Amino acid sequence: MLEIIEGNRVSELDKAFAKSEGMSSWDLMERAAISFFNWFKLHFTNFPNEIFIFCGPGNNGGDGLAVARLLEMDGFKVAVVTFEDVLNCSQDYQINFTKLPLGVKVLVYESLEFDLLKNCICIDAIFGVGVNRPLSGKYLKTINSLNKVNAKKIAIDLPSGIPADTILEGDAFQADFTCTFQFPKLGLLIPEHADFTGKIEVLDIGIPEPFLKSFSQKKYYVQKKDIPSFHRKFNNFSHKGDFGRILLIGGDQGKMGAILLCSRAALRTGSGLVHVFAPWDERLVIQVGAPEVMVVNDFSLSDLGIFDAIGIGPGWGLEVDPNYFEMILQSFNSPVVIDADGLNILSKNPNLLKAIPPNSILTPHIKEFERLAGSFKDQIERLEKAREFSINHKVFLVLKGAFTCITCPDGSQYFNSSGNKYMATAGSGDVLTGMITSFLGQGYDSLSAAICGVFQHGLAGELASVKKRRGMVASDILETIPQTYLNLDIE
Ligand SMILES: NC(=O)C1=CN([C@@H]2O[C@H](COP(=O)(O)OP(=O)(O)OC[C@H]3O[C@@H](n4cnc5c(N)ncnc54)[C@H](OP(=O)(O)O)[C@@H]3O)[C@@H](O)[C@H]2O)[C@@H](O)CC1
Ligand SMILES: Nc1ncnc2c1ncn2[C@@H]1O[C@H](COP(=O)(O)OP(=O)(O)O)[C@@H](O)[C@H]1O
Ligand SMILES: [K+]
Repeated sequence: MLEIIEGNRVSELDKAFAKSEGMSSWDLMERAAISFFNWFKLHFTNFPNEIFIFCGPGNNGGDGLAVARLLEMDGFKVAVVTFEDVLNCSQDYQINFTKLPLGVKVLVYESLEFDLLKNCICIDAIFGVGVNRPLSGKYLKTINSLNKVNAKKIAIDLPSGIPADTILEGDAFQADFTCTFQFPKLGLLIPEHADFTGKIEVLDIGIPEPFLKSFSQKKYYVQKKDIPSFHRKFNNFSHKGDFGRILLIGGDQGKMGAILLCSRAALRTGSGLVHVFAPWDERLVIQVGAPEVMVVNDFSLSDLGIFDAIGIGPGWGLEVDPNYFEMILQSFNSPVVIDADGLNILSKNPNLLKAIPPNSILTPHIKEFERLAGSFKDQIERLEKAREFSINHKVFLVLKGAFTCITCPDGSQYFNSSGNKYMATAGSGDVLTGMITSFLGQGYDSLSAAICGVFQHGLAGELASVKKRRGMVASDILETIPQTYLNLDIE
């Protein structure tokens, strides 16, 4: 799994890695440039118009110059735009400047006519992780003009201006793609920067995972290739008991859809037996909508032990007696999943937090998390609060949204890479609750259940939205869960 390392440690990491491999910092920059070049060729083969590369004074600009050389030598039409006298630039910038082929046009920012950029490609290599203050002067002016131009825009490592680990002040480059080296910088994963990053591509430059571990900040980026290792294997003799018996608690008059979606998602995720405890008068909604589900009229708290996992909250309403909720939590000795109204009841009755079984999974979206833990000025502060919350209450927190963040009781954080905007649709969170509860019931530990649930939920959303886009609804997501097993090659 990829480590996410703080921006201000990247140059330390680069130096240590280059030294361990007996290579120079220029060699590493060349690797970065080659990985970008390969990505570019794949996406823009035979691009006929000019490619403008904007090169700042540091190593991000050095990357830009190396990319200019590689592209020109491959037959692309390339111009670089510079901002500083070469002698004021980083050492590797200077080396790459001397290596520029004659065919690369060198322009100075002052003399550039932005009209020329129309229908071209603009590559932003002005600043990367080294940006240390808001953009101003010539840089701000250039970026403001670039943001208005009708061209394809690609940022190298980070859109210039976006800080690696904090929130943007002022303006930044608005990219269609950001090609980031080795691991995504935290600044690429936060909602405040959504208008700048475009599609994020993580380009491998060959720093091995064990090496990155020595710089670990216990923040990770979960990708498709990581998922199979979190899955349990079942054998040919497995029976429905092995796939787990789960109980889902929720639903209320007018909100039965939430618990129905949740239970259907659990079945599609593979649960052997799904029981729903919902208002008895409303049972037909479940029995017609999901004939595989058993609706429970009542249960004795002492019998909860027959269930492998419990999910609580979708559509539950706020009228539930908090003491009853507390008794459920106290009577179950394994982790539970708490979502939606379950979380809202916790927010109103914080004394219940101590009754939650350790390693339970809470799945708030941003608003629900604010109700639980207070309001925050930005996502960086929210992520820090999530860490404190998980550590203090010994729970896993799934903070939902783009790049959903799973925070663990040991303070580590896992950022999810799957999913898309079309998943912002009613009931999508209920589907996730059903999936995570199902995995817990199938015998997964809490981290594996959360990671597999969140990733496959996002993947199901991606697959289902191919033909539906904005028309995708939560039922489409859950009906696509089985395809995620095929896509990931999991039996
Ligand atoms: N493993 C990897 O990740 C690899 C990383 N590599 C690449 O190196 C990049 C990092 O390079 P970097 O450290 O030289 O920093 P970079 O972003 O070029 O900026 C520093 C310069 O900008 C200046 N400056 C800053 N803010 C400013 C402002 N607002 N306005 C004006 N000036 C400002 C600052 O000057 P100063 O603060 O001294 O005035 C300094 O001159 C990284 O993102 C990646 O692209 C690859 O080559 C190899 C593998
Ligand atoms: N832009 C997005 N990118 C990726 N995933 C998203 C995006 N918007 C929403 N989602 C996912 O969709 C789900 C929405 O859950 P939630 O807000 O609880 O919806 P609801 O309450 O309608 O069920 C979450 O899992 C969230 O991560
Ligand atoms: K950049």
